[in-house]
Amino acid sequence: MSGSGDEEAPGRQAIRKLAPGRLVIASHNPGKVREIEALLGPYGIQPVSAAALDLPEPEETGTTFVANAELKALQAADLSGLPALADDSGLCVDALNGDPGIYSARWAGPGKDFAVAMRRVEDAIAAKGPDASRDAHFVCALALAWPDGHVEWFEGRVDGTLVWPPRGDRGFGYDPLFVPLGHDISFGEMDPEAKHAMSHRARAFAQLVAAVL
Ligand SMILES: O=c1nc[nH]c2c1ncn2[C@H]1C[C@H](O)[C@@H](COP(=O)(O)OP(=O)(O)OP(=O)(O)O)O1
Ligand SMILES: [Mg+2]
Repeated sequence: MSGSGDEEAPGRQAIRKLAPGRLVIASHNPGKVREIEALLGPYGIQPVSAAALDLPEPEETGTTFVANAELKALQAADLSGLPALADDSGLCVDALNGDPGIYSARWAGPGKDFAVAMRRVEDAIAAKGPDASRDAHFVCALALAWPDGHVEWFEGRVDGTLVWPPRGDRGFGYDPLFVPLGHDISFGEMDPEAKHAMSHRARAFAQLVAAVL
């Protein structure tokens, strides 16, 4: 899925002219920043992170992944005067009617403790009874904002099932719980390259590349 306010993408030419370091990654999550840098690597763009620029972490007041990605990207583009790429993502669990969804980071609490967040997910599924579905998917919305306020967005999704206990310590967030369809190891156990070949983030990124790079 992708969309934009306009038919044309005025950013299309501009991004090709980006000098190294001229794209802000509007995220304060080091796991995400690492993955986005790896995805951008082949395109010769050396991004600068929001943390490196000391940009504030905006309150995520949107009710959709796209809305939150847009507000993060727009704020970073506005404050930095540079194009900015934001990611809003999360884990949607069928048995929990899509929760934690856009609240995935918030379920980890102020300490951003994903051992706690994963336990919350498991407890919530268990509370639905032994026959509760363990199907889940990750969603990633990427928003690319320009200092003039133009925004383009792209979405990707990957389906899978949740395991317990958590498996593996690669990746970040809920990765140790999530086994993608057709595989038997979790994102937490996978090589980063393998995750990039199939993840929600990689799928959204592929659409961004097709539209913009
Ligand atoms: O590939 C992933 N593997 C595991 N967990 C993931 C993934 N992708 C998103 N997630 C979970 C954890 C993350 O904390 C939350 C996103 O919340 P989200 O608000 O988009 O990001 P965030 O607050 O961590 O950083 P920021 O908003 O500064 O980009 O969903
Ligand atoms: Mg966030």
